[in-house]
Amino acid sequence: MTTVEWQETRQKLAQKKRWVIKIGSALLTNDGRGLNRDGMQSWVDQIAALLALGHEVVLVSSGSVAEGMTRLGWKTRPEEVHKLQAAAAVGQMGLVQAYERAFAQHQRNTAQILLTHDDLSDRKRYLNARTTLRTLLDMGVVPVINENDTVVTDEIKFGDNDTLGALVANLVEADLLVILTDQQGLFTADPRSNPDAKLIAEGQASDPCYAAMAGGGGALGRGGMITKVRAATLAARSGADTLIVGGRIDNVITRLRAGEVLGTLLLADKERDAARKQWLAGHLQSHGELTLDAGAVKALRDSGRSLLPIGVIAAQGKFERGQLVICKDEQGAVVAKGLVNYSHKDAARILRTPTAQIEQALGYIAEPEIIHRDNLVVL
Ligand SMILES: Nc1ncnc2c1ncn2[C@@H]1O[C@H](COP(=O)(O)OP(=O)(O)O)[C@@H](O)[C@H]1O
Ligand SMILES: N[C@@H](CCC(=O)OP(=O)(O)O)C(=O)O
Repeated sequence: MTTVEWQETRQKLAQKKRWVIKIGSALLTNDGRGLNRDGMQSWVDQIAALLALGHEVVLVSSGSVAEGMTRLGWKTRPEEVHKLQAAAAVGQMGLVQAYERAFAQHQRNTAQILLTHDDLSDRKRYLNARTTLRTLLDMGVVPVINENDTVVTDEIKFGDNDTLGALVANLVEADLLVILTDQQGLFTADPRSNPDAKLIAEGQASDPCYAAMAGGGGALGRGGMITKVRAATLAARSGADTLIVGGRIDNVITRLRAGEVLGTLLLADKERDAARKQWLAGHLQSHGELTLDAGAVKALRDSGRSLLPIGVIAAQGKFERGQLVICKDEQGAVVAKGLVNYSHKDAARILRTPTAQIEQALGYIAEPEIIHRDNLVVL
């Protein structure tokens, strides 16, 4: 692409709606002297301005271990995993307090979400987390996500929230993953040890050359650049582009929104919808079948609507909430595939049921749709 084309790409990207912004330890913690509260307020002010423009933002923030170390009076990051976990538990309190205070200045509510990688590979938990996040975004609340360090050991040893940022971008089907860090972006080599290293402005996330340039991190955040480059390839699976950029650049988020060429842009190969279709259609095993009436088939095919229980006439197989089911028409032709919101037992009880009567039939309502259109691929 030419320089002008890259500039156009940046400008188009900046208009896209859903951003996941990951803020790393190296940036958040004033090199170990507690939380960088001024920095946090400035990023929050810029995020509030994004929200006012109609964007949706999910924040993935590190910093719990570093803040915990300060609160506990520890000078060096401990090696013992249980001490890291304890520091994270102490520091998470300070981290969310700081965000809550900063967003309150903009009359914005925040929500704390602690996740593990396992939560996101379990279909039911994945769907639960996704529904909660979508509900929060719809309400204009800013989710603040960190790793649930109390229950994991591998991730905290490595100190990597970049992967979590990418998994969250997959989860919410973000358009853009912005990784704010202590360097201006990805350089041809680690600039700490190679002063001649050059900043990479842009490339394709799938290009293997970038992993070869990226090294490990500093003393606080420890994933380094390699986890950021890998995060870009993970984010690309659901069609999200990734920007790795210096969080200390003045008004960095506002300037990215204006389309300014800052940091390193690693583009996804596929558009979001194509990536989602490929993922749903190819990678998941089906656990059952739903038979749809002609009206439901038409609503899915012609209007891209969600599948409501009223249009489902039969359910077969043993499936749980979050598993993949195949939707067929009354003649047995496959119409769609999707992640179902109700188990086979509950689905059987709400066949042909109007949405308003689901609660009466089941005693609860998970979602008004049996399959939400975002989790559905028409074939
Ligand atoms: N090719 C590279 N380009 C830029 N930074 C690199 C590169 N290789 C290694 N790094 C290192 O990665 C560090 C950022 O990673 P890390 O300390 O994990 O930050 P964070 O806490 O923001 O995730 C930088 O300070 C830098 O020294
Ligand atoms: N979850 C922990 C460790 C995560 C971490 O430091 O990640 P990163 O900023 O990617 O290097 C924390 O909040 O301190």
